[in-house]
Amino acid sequence: MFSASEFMASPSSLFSAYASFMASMMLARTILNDLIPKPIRAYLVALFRRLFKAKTSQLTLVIEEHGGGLTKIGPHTDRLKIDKCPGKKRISIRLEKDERLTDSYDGIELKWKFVCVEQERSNNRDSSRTGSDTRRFFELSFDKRHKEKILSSYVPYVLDKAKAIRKTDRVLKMFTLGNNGRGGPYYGGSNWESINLEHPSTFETLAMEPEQKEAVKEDLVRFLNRKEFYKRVGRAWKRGYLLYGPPGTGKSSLVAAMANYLKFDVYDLQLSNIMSDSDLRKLLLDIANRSILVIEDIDCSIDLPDRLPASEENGKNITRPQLTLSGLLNFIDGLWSSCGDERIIIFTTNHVEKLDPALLRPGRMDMRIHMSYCTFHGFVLLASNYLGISEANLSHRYCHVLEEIKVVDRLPYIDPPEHEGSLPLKGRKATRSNSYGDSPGKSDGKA
Ligand SMILES: Nc1ncnc2c1ncn2[C@@H]1O[C@H](COP(=O)(O)OP(=O)(O)OP(=O)(O)O)[C@@H](O)[C@H]1O
Repeated sequence: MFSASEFMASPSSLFSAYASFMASMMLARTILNDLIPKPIRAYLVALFRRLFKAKTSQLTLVIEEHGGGLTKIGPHTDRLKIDKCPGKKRISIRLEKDERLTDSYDGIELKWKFVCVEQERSNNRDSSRTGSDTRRFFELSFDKRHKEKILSSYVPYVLDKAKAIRKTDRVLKMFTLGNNGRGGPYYGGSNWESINLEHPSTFETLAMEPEQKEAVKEDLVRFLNRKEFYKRVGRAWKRGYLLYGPPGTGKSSLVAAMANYLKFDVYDLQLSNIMSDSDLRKLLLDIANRSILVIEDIDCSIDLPDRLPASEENGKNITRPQLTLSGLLNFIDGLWSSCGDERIIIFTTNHVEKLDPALLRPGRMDMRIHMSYCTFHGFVLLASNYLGISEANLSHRYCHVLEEIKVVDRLPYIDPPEHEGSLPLKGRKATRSNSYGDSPGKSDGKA
């Protein structure tokens, strides 16, 4: 018979057994790592996991993260991430890594988990970019029995909600041509540069006839809601506006108000910097959907056909490509106009009479908006915005002034001395220019 002490190994023999076991494991691991390529190893690991995973009644959806904040915070959520990007109106609240949240939809319990996984960056084209990327996604788990309902109604509901949040949080951008086009001619390539568009103009602050304002807003909303209509009638989903009127009457302010109203980015294009139709095409193809393209002072840049005359080079008469009116029109309503959706094109001009009739043809400019000098309604709104005077008060205190305004088309330059800031009377620029040429007495203000 063996005694118990014979079975009891000494600590030194236990330690040497452990050391040799670890050494052989490490050797085996090194051999495996050397012999089996990484993708096959990953596949084998995934296969083992799948084989030995406990059968579950839960289904898990993986939803990639594309921004958007939380609309709900569950009672069991312990850690939340809060940040506020510059320019954004609200703070955004997000789940922290591996945090969970429970939601309920029509009596179905849904569990959300926010997962962050470090992934090795594999960029064959740019070997200098090594390191790792973090993949962020949500896992949504629920009972498999409710798969149809969750996929057909809960998920679309959540995605719509996320879209709406992104829309309200969106910081608008204003794009202009980069160095290539700024301060000099633009020679190909696309280099739109953007800055945050923080223009405060809105339809509420804009002095315009109320009916005119409503008509523009309604037109914009109708345009946005008519995707199917445009498709049905075979037209590109775009709309053209022509804003015309004297300088300083609010054309740019209206563009900003439209952008703020629709939450569309603005692309500001100076045609005088574009040298050829093909350059224009490249730039316009690079414009995102749901955006406003503004071509300001179109009357100044519309002498298009002879922009760049034929030139002599090495004794040969070379005709260079040009920016032509027909090229421009082609982008407005020709074949190229169909590249992109939900686009708004706005031309502004101080001299509508100088524009080529081809540009004004019905269908090209869907709506023409005349921005003219201040009317009674405009004045009331500006007085209220700038001076905080209500309409009732205004009528009472400035009755006599309003009487004059009702009948005077152009106003002289007025600066209210006792109030902070100046009151931007429409037509100020125009009347100011009178002081350079015409004498005030000669101003064409008429009763
Ligand atoms: N209708 C208006 N409502 C509110 N503010 C206005 C209006 N018109 C002019 N302003 C004020 O006057 C300033 C000049 O207006 P804006 O630049 O929009 O005019 P514009 O018609 O685009 O001028 P230009 O033709 O010279 O480009 C703006 O800062 C704005 O505050």
